[in-house]
Amino acid sequence: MARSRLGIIGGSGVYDLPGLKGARWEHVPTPWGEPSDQLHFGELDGLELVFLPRHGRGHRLPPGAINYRANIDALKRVGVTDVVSLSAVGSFREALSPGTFVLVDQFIDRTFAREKSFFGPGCVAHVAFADPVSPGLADLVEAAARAESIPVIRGGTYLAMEGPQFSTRAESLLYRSWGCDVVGMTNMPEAKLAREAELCYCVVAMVTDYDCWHPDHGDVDVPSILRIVADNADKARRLVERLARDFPREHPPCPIGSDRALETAIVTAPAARDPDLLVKLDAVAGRVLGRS
Ligand SMILES: CSC[C@H]1O[C@H](OP(=O)(O)O)[C@H](O)[C@@H]1O
Ligand SMILES: Nc1ncnc2[nH]cnc12
Repeated sequence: MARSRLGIIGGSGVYDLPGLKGARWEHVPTPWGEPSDQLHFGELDGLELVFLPRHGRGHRLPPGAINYRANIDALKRVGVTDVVSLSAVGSFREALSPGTFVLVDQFIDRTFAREKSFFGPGCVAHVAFADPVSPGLADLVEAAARAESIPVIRGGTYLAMEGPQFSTRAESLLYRSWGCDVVGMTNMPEAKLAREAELCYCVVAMVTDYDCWHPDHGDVDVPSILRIVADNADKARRLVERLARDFPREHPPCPIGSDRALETAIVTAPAARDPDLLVKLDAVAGRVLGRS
C-alpha cells in the first residue's frame, strides 16, 4: 500500500490552512500550465498534507479561468493520494440550510467552456464515472465532521454551472425539478480530472444560500454568500484537522477503484499513441503507461 498524502482544495473563503507543521508554499510546474497558486505543504498530526486554494490567494480566478488540469496534475505530481474539495454551494432543498455540509455523491455537468480531460487525440481514454466520489474517503470525511459536531448530510447531487453569473430563476427551478440538491461552479471538471488521475475524490459542499428559487429567502448575491462563508470556513478547517488526525497513514485500496481508474480505460493502441502527449501524461498516467 502507498503512503497516504491528503490533498485539500480550498474554495471560496478557504485560502489557507493555518496550523500546518513545517509549512511552506512551493511552485509546482505542470505540463498543463499553471495551477491556481503555489501548493502549501505541511504536516498535520504527522500526516503529509498539501493545500491548494482553487481561486488562488486573494480569489484572483473566476471558476471558468481556473486551470483544473494543472491543479489536479500538480497534486498528483507531488504524491497526493486523496483529494477533499471544499466548495461553497447554493441549496435547492429547504432542509439544506446555510451552514449545512453536504457530502455530495453525484454531479450534473452543465459547464461548457473548460478543458475536461487529460486525454485526447493520440491517447484516448474513457474512465468509468458512474460513482464520481470515493466512498471510503467520504466515510472518513463524514466521521471527521460528526466528531466535530458539524451538521453533515451524506449524499446529494451537485449541479455544476458555467457561471460566473448566478442562475436565472428559471434555471434554478429547472435544476430543482431535476432533483439536484446543490449548485456550484467549480466541481466540474475537477471531479472528472481527479478520476482520470486515479485520485480518490470527495466534496464537502458547504451551503451558503438558497440560490434564487426560495420564496422566503432573498436571491443569492455575493454579500449573502460572504455572510456565511467565514463561519463555514472555520468549520471546514476543524473538519480537516480532525480528518488528518484520524486518516489512515497507508492509503487503503479504494472500494470502487478510483485509484485504479486507468487500468482498463486507455483505448489507443500503443503503436498509435502520440509521444508528446505521453510525456505530458507522466504524472497522471505514468503508472499505467510505464513512465513513473
Ligand atoms: C464567491 S461565491 C461563488 C463561487 O463560490 C463557489 O466556489 P468554490 O466551489 O470554489 O467554493 C462557486 O462555485 C463560485 O465559484
Ligand atoms: N447559488 C450559487 N450558485 C452557484 N454557485 C454558488 N456558490 C455558492 N452559492 C452559489
